[in-house]
Amino acid sequence: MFEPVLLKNVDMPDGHLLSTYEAGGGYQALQKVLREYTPDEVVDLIKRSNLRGRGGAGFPTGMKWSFVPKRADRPKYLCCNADEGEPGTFKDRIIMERDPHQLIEGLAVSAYAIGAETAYVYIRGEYVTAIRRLKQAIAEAHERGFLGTRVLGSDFNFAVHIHCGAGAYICGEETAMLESLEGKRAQPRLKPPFPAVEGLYASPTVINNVETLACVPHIVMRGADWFRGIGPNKSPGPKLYCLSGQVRKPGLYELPMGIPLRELVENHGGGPLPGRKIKAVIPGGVSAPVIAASGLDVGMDFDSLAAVGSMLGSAGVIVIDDQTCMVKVATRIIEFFHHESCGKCTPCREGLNWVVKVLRRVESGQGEPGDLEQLQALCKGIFGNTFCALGDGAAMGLRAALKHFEDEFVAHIEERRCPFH
Ligand SMILES: NC(=O)c1ccc[n+]([C@@H]2O[C@H](COP(=O)([O-])OP(=O)(O)OC[C@H]3O[C@@H](n4cnc5c(N)ncnc54)[C@H](O)[C@@H]3O)[C@@H](O)[C@H]2O)c1
Ligand SMILES: Cc1cc2nc3c(=O)[nH]c(=O)nc-3n(C[C@H](O)[C@H](O)[C@H](O)COP(=O)(O)O)c2cc1C
Ligand code: SF4
Repeated sequence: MFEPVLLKNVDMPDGHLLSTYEAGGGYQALQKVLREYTPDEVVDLIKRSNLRGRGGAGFPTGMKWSFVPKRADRPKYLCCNADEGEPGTFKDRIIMERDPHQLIEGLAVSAYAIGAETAYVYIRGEYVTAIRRLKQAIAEAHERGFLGTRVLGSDFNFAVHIHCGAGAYICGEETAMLESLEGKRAQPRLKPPFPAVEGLYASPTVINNVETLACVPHIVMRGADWFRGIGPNKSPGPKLYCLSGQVRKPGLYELPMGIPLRELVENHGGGPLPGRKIKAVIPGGVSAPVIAASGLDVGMDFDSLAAVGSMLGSAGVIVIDDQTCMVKVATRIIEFFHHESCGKCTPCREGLNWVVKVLRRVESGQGEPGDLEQLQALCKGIFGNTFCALGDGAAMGLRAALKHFEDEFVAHIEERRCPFH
């Protein structure tokens, strides 16, 4: 039986209070690093743990931190990506609502490691309860000396500011987020330079996801070997999986990284609804290519999912059953990306506009011979040609739907109607 670490406090009625967090050993990691570790030693510890970013791309966290220049001529910043815009994803919200001090301690330890005195939490505006609880937790932590000048009597000064987003998916893309924090329209910046070298106000800035930062205090307290020992060595640790869709027990599950997708959906999630069969699963939020039911014996980690042409992404696991039309699913997803496209680059802005038109035609039974070839050609024009990963995610997802469920697209065109109606 796997013992939850990240979710250990979330079912407690007062899990969000400092008293609960401290009673469970909270803020000991911060005390430990301030007492026993140099900043470089914390970076080294995180490197040795093989922690990889939980925002979706799985970039090694310790390596990202080590790219922050040592020069002292500019301030360094830490940004927490709490935008959580990916449909099917709700893990960061639960941490912030139910155990906000876990994130604040993660922020403090991470800021100490990279030499930052200021952190911004960029949180989506719809997360009203999470925003309220985080603000309350910051005030409590300040009062107890975990935040502020000379944290716990050390030379480390640290402040956390909350910045609420206004509902645009692109604000979760890290460089668009920096633009938004600077008060500009959120459109992605060219990378490189990566934010770790040149980020907020052109200063070195580490951007990490909420869950990534929440892992940090546990690694400090339990060690890099403990973390590396959970799941695959190259992609280890406890992992939050957001299970939704047509499954008996949807919810947030903390399990080892690398758990087979079938075990997650059938054992933990209770399998399909009565009388139904699972047809497909999207394993990592709608940016991740869909997997057909025959492919469920894959490990839920960055490398295993990449090897089968999908991705772990935000670990938003969406279950789709045999009564659902895949053309409808693909159309709704592409409509979302089209709506959220920031418009900066032509292949995404114009390409997705055309894809939506063709998909809506096919879905409504007005499709024409040649439409599937046109969709493939549009995906080719988008994939690899866009400024940020939004366009790639849309094209990859549609390609996977066309590959695994071509028969459903063909049936819509040939029968001139949706066979599911
Ligand atoms: N969690 C959500 O709600 C959500 C929403 C949409 C998309 N996503 C995920 O976002 C992912 C794509 O994110 P991305 O475009 O930021 O990916 P990316 O690969 O460009 O970057 C990932 C991280 O690694 C850093 N990085 C990469 N190479 C680096 C280098 N050479 N030096 C320094 N830092 C480096 C980046 O700065 C970034 O912080 C997708 O996989 C998708 O799953 C998540
Ligand atoms: C369109 C788009 C939206 C994104 N939205 C989020 C988001 O809401 N939350 C998040 O953590 N990462 C999001 N990302 C990924 C971030 O750009 C970045 O990789 C991440 O915050 C880095 O943190 P990590 O290394 O801890 O994963 C998004 C990426 C893209 C391309
Ligand atoms: S790919 Fe889309 S969202 Fe990303 S920069 Fe281009 S237009 Fe904007």
